[in-house]
Amino acid sequence: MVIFCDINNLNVSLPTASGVVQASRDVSLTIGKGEAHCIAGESGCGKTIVALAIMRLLPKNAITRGKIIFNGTNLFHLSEKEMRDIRGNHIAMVFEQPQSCFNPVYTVGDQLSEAVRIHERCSSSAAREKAITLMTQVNIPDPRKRYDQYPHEYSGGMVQRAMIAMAMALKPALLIADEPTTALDVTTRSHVVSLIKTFVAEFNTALLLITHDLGLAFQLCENISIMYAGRIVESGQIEDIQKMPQHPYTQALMHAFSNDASAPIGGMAPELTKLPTGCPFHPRCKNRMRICHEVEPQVKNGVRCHL
Ligand SMILES: Nc1ncnc2c1ncn2[C@@H]1O[C@H](COP(=O)(O)OP(=O)(O)OP(=O)(O)O)[C@@H](O)[C@H]1O
Ligand code: NI
Repeated sequence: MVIFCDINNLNVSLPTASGVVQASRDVSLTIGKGEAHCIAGESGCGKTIVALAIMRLLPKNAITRGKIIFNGTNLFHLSEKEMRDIRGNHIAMVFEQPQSCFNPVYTVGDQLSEAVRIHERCSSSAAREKAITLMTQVNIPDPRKRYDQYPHEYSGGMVQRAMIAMAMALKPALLIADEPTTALDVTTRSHVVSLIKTFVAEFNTALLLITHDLGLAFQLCENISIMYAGRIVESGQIEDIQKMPQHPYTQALMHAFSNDASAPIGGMAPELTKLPTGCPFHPRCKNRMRICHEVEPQVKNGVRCHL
């Protein structure tokens, strides 16, 4: 496997009025060329923060440590101008809050055509047709009419699909998809899933999928990192982890998933400003031992657990 995105001991802290949020703690993961990797975990565990760190779009006051090596370059060392080139040509992101991705003063169609023209030499009318084809591919109804509309005239689900069309126009080496299907109804969801699948296969695009929907992860990814309270607690091939989850948190997630989310994990995830001592999962862990209260476990064979 050729590794081309290597996140190495990423730490992100966000100072807030109620204390420092330790949103990402020693997060390490590698993504190979054309590989699909999922980051999964409950709300607030730090998934989006990792994605924003890769894009260098973290809040201005964020304090980061660690490295993100993309194609041999540490992204943290690039200038803002170089980073814009990365974002325009190499890494595309489908955002959890899609409205922020489009400029409100231009029509969605014009923004898509612009993206097409950055990557292909073509006339504006040819770019328009390509943009309309992309809009059709992502199931935007009446694309010719929608082409001339502004982002605020789109529904949330439609903006989400337009953003996927935008990512497709960029033909990135890495696509980061942060909850790409949450705003979609069931039919559109399965359409978008197969679209992402075809797209990453066609262009050998690597995928970093961020989701709490394990079903989506199973459909799209080969590898997975399970996050809890800012840390990766288990990682490996998705097939292995699905068959035999090792970390009690992964086990609980899998259990909740296989019971159609009707069996939520007991207890609450900790505040990232007030992490418990020892293993951050210990207050919710059925198998906790004395050491779990006291010492934070190291990673052993891909699992961060004392058991
Ligand atoms: N701009 C910010 N300032 C301060 N804290 C923040 C900021 N953005 C996120 N956080 C905090 O960082 C932590 C991680 O947030 P993040 O958005 O990465 O979670 P997530 O795993 O993506 O959750 P979700 O599944 O709900 O999207 C949370 O505790 C969140 O409250
Ligand atoms: Ni998120």
